[in-house]
Amino acid sequence: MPTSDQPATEASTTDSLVRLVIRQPDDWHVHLRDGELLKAVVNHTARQFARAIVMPNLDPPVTTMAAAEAYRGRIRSAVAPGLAFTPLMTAYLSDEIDPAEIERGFTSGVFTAAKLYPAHATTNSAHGVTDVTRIYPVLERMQRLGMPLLLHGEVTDRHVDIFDREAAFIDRVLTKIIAAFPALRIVLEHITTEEAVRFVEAAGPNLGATITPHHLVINRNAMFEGGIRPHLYCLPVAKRERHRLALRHAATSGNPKFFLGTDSAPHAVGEKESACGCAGIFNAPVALETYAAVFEEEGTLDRLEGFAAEHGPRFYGLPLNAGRVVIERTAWRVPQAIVAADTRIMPFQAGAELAWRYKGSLEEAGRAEHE
Ligand SMILES: NC(=O)N[C@@H](CC(=O)O)C(=O)O
Ligand SMILES: [Zn+2]
Ligand SMILES: [Zn+2]
Repeated sequence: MPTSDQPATEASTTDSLVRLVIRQPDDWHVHLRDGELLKAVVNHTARQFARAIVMPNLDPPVTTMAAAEAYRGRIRSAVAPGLAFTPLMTAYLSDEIDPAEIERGFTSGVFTAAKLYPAHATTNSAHGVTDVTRIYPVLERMQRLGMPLLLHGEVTDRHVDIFDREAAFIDRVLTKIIAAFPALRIVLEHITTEEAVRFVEAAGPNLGATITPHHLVINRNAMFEGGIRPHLYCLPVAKRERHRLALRHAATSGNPKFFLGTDSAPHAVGEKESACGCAGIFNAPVALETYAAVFEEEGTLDRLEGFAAEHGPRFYGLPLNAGRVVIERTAWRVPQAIVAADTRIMPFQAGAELAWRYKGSLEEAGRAEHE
């Protein structure tokens, strides 16, 4: 029986392993939405993760400290009683953003980081940044404060092929930001390419990257298997197999620059199954289960804890979580849809049978066993 003062991971890759106990993870990139959708999705994240970096791409976007505080309040009230969950708020950078507001938000503990969406790159990014040099005064201030910059790393140039937009962003924008602000802490979010992996590996310690569960599992063929699969469409779009393999290698390598960020991005089924379907994959209900399967397949279950619970907080300079959670080898079937109020949302891997199941905190899992 593991206790919390034993080494946290009692994982091995033998067939006999039935139960994985790891430090409670955090999600360093999630969309919790607002209103009814927030209520429908937030507990899928809050039951697995102690903290989460909450994306600010609401409509209208979260650009002020007051808006972030109000949103944080709505998130907290939607979290089920008994779940200890800390939303870490982010500021949405726009051409007009006031550096003083970002600084106030960060020093008062409301903003943990700020997010750069190139204008029109993805969902609710219309108010994003049109040219990164326009926000140099903010980046200057963030560098001085030690406030992390989070990037949706895709160029929006329509002449660049959609599958090349991340690599082009690295060449054209990221290198420029790093050269201008060498001490700025930067997270390249939801990386999807071998180029991103190589770039992050080669860069200094101020650059990290998050990796989603879905980009570890699907390549671009999955979007077209037997017909168009709108629920597997997200941005950055999944790439060729060699990129997926590079991501799996990076995530499971033990390199502290890579850490967990689900990019769980729910949209109502009707918004996905449409002539112009929204980008985003809702993976919160199967997040840890999916990562655990990947780490097992790669023979690296002993590194899951680092990726899921240690590299992220260390990059952000935050304490590690004290609690432990249990993931068990128990086959279960993912529901076809999550239904809440009037909204249906389809989870990643809907209808599939998964090998691992998240069982809750060590205490909860122990209680359930004795009932
Ligand atoms: N990942 C996505 O495909 N969509 C995200 C936006 C984002 O993270 O780019 C969303 O908010 O729906
Ligand atoms: Zn994004
Ligand atoms: Zn996202």
